[in-house]
Amino acid sequence: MEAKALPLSHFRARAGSPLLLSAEASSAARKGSGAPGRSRTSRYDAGAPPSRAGRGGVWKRDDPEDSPRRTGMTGVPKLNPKFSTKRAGTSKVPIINFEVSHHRAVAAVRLLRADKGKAFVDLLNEKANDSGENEMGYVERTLGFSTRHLDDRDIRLVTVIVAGTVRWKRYIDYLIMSLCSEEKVFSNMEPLLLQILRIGFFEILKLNVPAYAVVDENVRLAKVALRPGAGNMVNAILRKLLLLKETDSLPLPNIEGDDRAQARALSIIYSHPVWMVRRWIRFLGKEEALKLMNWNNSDPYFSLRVNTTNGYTRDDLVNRLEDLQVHYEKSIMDEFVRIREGMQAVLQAGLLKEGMCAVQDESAGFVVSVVDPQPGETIMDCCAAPGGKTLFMASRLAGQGKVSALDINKGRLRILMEAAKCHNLDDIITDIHGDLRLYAKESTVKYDKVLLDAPCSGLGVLSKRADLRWNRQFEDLEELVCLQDELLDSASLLVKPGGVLIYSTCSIDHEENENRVTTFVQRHPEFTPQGVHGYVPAEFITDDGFYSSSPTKHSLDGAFAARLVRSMH
Ligand SMILES: C[S@@+](CC[C@H](N)C(=O)[O-])C[C@H]1O[C@@H](n2cnc3c(N)ncnc32)[C@H](O)[C@@H]1O
Repeated sequence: MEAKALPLSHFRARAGSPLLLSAEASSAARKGSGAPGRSRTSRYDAGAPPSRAGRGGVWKRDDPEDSPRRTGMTGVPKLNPKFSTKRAGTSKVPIINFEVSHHRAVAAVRLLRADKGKAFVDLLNEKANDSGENEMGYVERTLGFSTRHLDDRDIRLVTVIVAGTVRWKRYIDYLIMSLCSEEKVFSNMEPLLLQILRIGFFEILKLNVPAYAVVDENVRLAKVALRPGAGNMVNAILRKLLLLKETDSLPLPNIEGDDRAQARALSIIYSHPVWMVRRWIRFLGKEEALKLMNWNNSDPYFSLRVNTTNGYTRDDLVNRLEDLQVHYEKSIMDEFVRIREGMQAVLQAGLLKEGMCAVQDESAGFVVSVVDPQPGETIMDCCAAPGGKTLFMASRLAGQGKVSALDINKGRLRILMEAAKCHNLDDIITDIHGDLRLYAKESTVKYDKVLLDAPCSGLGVLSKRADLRWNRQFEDLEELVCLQDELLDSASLLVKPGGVLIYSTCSIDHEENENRVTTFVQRHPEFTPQGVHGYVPAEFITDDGFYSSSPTKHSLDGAFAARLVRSMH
């Protein structure tokens, strides 16, 4: 099918469009553990009392069980010397607590970090990306003890609990607040205690973990990591929750009142920021907005793209997945397979490190289809890092042509070049570190194709980026739109006469997508939008001829791309 140019009338400014614009229980029931409210011995090492995140580190003995003892916690260097952080003489000795639920302890610390905006909660595997030691060091510094070495199952549970708890944070906090005797008990709650409660709530409400295990383990964690009184509080609140759940009388806000009040209620029930709920109801309609929030709250699929440059085929990848007993679905895109579970196994087996495949959503793959790299072409990838699209574009050049990968972030650019090496594409890709706005002014080189995969709100990828919904403010959109305009203007300087500028985002918001293209062609009449017909399947083409993937319509991440052809003169 031939790509067709769209008339300018397709790009009317939307005046008035206001931007302003099951898991298992981690540990089997401990025999004879007694009522969860009565903790077993609180165990910690006398030399390293547990730190109490958020309590200023005051160690209070407010319970006979507080007396330090060594039972249950040992220095066992041979178990996992990697995590030894306490120095005894010249050798490091780990302070490992065998009593608490390991994955819950790590999850609680990761949630604390996520709350401070310090860590992505969707890190797939701390071991696979070699940051496990750092994380365990952080766990020990925060809790005052280390957990035993986490096995793959533990890591999977950490991932599930952290991602789920972050997603459902607003709903869970609403319930916790409702179950506290007074509002100030909730607002003054120490951060670690709040994370432990959130974990317990998530497990009870969303996972099929036996109730006794949830209560027992979270109470113990609070007692050991904080103090016995904290454990008692966790016990009381979790038991209230269980009772309400059993009697089907969980508190829920009423969806009533004006638009704002209804959006506020929905924002609790679906656990999203109010501004997102309002915006989506306004622009997508209520039904679609609710579907989108359900999608964002579900466990995401991950897609793997086979690296054909290294000589692999999708069948090779499929065979490896079958060996690993990872369930997969073949994707509508030839090079891709989709998996819901088993990413851990894929990472552990080294499929990414050996360059067999890359993690990439098809929605991003279709952006590369819109670029349509042809052997012999020169391509500038303006915001390239960490390089998902760079690599795919380079592989499509079949050894002939060049991709320049520019990014302002040096660290991410380094990751891109490491991946390029691994995929045998480093002789095709050249990295350029810099700010596109400065680089484009200076550069005399022009390219056949220029991809601007712009920094954006990421509103299309909220199911994978569980933390993103809480880190984005409405005001960010306004700033992003200005940046997107500036970057588009700069990218346009790098396009040859007759060449193509491709603008893409992983957002589903028209302000970041259609409206940026509309205003761009008004500022740059030398560019004409060209429909993406023939580049992507018809179901992904909007009435205006843009590429758009929708989580609710296509069960993929949300993404957008437009082709803009530069005139010959
Ligand atoms: C959406 S991400 C790109 C993702 C990438 N295309 C991929 O597929 O993996 C946007 C990138 O833009 C980069 N960026 C932001 N401002 C920039 C600027 N002024 N100049 C160059 N790169 C910039 C960020 O560092 C970030 O890596």
